Amino acid sequence: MNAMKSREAVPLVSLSGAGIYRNGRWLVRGVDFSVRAGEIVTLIGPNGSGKSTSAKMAIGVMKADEGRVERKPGLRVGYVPQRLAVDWTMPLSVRRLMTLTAPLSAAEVDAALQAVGIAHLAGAEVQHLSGGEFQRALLARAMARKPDILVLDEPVQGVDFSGEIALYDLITSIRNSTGCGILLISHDLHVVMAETDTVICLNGHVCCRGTPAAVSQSPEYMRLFGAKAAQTLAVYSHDHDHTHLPDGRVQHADGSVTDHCHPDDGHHHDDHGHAHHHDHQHGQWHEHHNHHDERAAGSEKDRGHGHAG
Ligand SMILES: Nc1ncnc2c1ncn2[C@@H]1O[C@H](COP(=O)(O)OP(=O)(O)OP(=O)(O)O)[C@@H](O)[C@H]1O
Repeated sequence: MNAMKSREAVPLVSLSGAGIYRNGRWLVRGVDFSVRAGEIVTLIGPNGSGKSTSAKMAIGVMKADEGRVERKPGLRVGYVPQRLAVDWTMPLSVRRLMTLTAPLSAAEVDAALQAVGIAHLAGAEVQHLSGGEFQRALLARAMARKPDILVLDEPVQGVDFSGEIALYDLITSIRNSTGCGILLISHDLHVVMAETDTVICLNGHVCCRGTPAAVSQSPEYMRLFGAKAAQTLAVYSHDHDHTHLPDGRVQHADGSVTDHCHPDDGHHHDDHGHAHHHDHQHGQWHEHHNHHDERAAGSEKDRGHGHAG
């Protein structure tokens, strides 16, 4: 638990017994969780288990049909949806993307892009960005609102493994530097950021919750995903002696730049006791569950084309 969290007793958002009923069925029910300043809460669960729906309830994009959802008065929300309602056939620069929904000065745009490491791409076409660069642009857009809470719906979609590491590092440093609360939706059942304070495992209701280590050991988690999954829930954590650049390349301590990490680079993955070594150099150490594109029902506000998903 970090110091910020214990100081901040009042949650930024708090759901109790919250549920959403649509088209004759409950999409989620009995959802309880809260997010405090400086806290990272990660929602995991199978496709269609209600992760996005629960996050949207938390920030008021979808209104709960039962239960209570409370938000700190004046709460500022930065939201990166799973998909954007943008016409990708039209040319759109990164700078323009930043100001589509909020008026920002040129200086604010530059500062936000700088903060996520893509200042050099301000004039670039959004369609030409890599998956990682696009996610950074969306993060910059959300951060420019100076939110109390940042809600990130699958922030590593379309991003390769080293880009994923770099993005998790960036999310952690945003939390550390701003003290905002973070509600993260993970597309991957088996990997959560080690910095996550609380994992909420959903399956139409809250199936189990706790620290990443506790959830991986819980009978409910094992029942939902199988004992094998419990063995592979890797808590992503690493200290490293090199930097993952926004373009996915790796800068080493001696200043040299390579396309990938070296096998002996200083990553230390902690998967709390299940001692398997991940060959992340080839991106094979966990499966990705990244099939979100063809669902019949999407959100009420963020329908649109995915980007490079
Ligand atoms: N506005 C809506 N109206 C009706 N049904 C909806 C609506 N939004 C979502 N659903 C349905 O609610 C269920 C939960 O969807 P949700 O997007 O919250 O799941 P998820 O856990 O985020 O899934 P995924 O991992 O596939 O993104 C799904 O069956 C979905 O089809």
